[in-house]
Amino acid sequence: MTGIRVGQGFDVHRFTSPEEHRPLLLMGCEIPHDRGLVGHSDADVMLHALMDALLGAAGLGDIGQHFPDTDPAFKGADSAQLLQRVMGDLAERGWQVVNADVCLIGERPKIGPHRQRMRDRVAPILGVPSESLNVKATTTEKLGFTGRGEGLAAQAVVLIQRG
Ligand SMILES: Nc1ccn([C@@H]2O[C@H](COP(=O)(O)O)[C@@H](O)[C@H]2O)c(=O)n1
Ligand SMILES: C[C@@]1(CO)OP(=O)(O)OP(=O)(O)OC[C@H]1O
Repeated sequence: MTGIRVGQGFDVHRFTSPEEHRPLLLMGCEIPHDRGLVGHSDADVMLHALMDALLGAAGLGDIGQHFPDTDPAFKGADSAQLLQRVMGDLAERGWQVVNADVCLIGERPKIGPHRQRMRDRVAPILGVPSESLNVKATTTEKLGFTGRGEGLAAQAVVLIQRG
């Protein structure tokens, strides 16, 4: 079957306590920050939203189905490697990414200085030029759990095509 499909993803991870010293990974890049994110995997909230968008577009469920957080195999998992596996699943079915748009939701860290590095890291995994992977961020004007700095959220939208 030929065609184009759209998918969306959303994820949330809580910040570690300041004592925990876990690295903060966003879009496969280590981002200097005083806290990391809590997760069974490396807790890369932006890549998790992106994977869910890809799986959703292809009608393949969600990341919890593919990489259960009860499975010790995924403890500390590198989300960039999980993304490679998701891309393999899509490629097997003939899907290619057209473009993707990923939004970080939180007050800090500011992504401005890291935006291009994030695009350059993830675009090759998606098989697109970095211009086809947009990375953006918004605060929630200090409202809610992201506004209080308790964690980060991310949203992603992707378009895929085949045939
Ligand atoms: N974590 C963040 C949040 C925001 N930005 C940049 O700031 C701009 C303004 O954010 P508002 O929530 O006030 O609209 C936003 O468009 C981003 O460019 C950021 O870099 N990192
Ligand atoms: C990728 C996984 C693997 O345990 O990562 P987690 O860090 O548990 O993150 P979450 O977004 O809660 O669920 C997705 C999981 O499948």
